[in-house]
Amino acid sequence: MMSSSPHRKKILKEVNIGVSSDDADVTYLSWEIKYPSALNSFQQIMRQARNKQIVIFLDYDGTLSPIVDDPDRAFISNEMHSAVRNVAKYFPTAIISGRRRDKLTFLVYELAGLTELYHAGSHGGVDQEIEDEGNEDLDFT
Ligand SMILES: O=P(O)(O)OC[C@H]1O[C@H](O[C@H]2O[C@H](CO)[C@@H](O)[C@H](O)[C@H]2O)[C@H](O)[C@@H](O)[C@@H]1O
Repeated sequence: MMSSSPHRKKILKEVNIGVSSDDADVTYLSWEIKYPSALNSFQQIMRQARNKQIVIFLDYDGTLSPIVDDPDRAFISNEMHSAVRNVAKYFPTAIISGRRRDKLTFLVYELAGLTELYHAGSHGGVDQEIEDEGNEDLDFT
């Protein structure tokens, strides 16, 4: 996603090859200004949401699960599981992912048992796992 935050680790790696930590901080701060945290504007969001239906859209990798080496082992922690289940009690909640939908179905529905969530996957373009299934780019469940 274009709005993914610059990873601090990646920035710190760059520091070792000649980019100063000041530059890394500037990069991160610039990103934060462009994509401010919703948590810092919570009251404002609540005011604007009054009398409106709130729907929650969440990313999977790096959001609901940590980034790990093996994509098949990117699991939702118990703590995150409870948090998402709690959110889904109050708001329609969907996971929108770059993964293949069947993999997302397995991780979210079968493994985590979060059957109350909607989920959509765009076939895992990042992994080059796109298969010619004759489907549209985005499937919704
Ligand atoms: O839109 P997302 O739900 O964030 O999915 C984007 C891609 O995520 C997965 O790859 C990323 O996470 C892996 C597991 O932590 C990691 O090994 C990989 O380096 C990351 O790029 C997933 O495998 C892809 O299919 C998704 O497109």
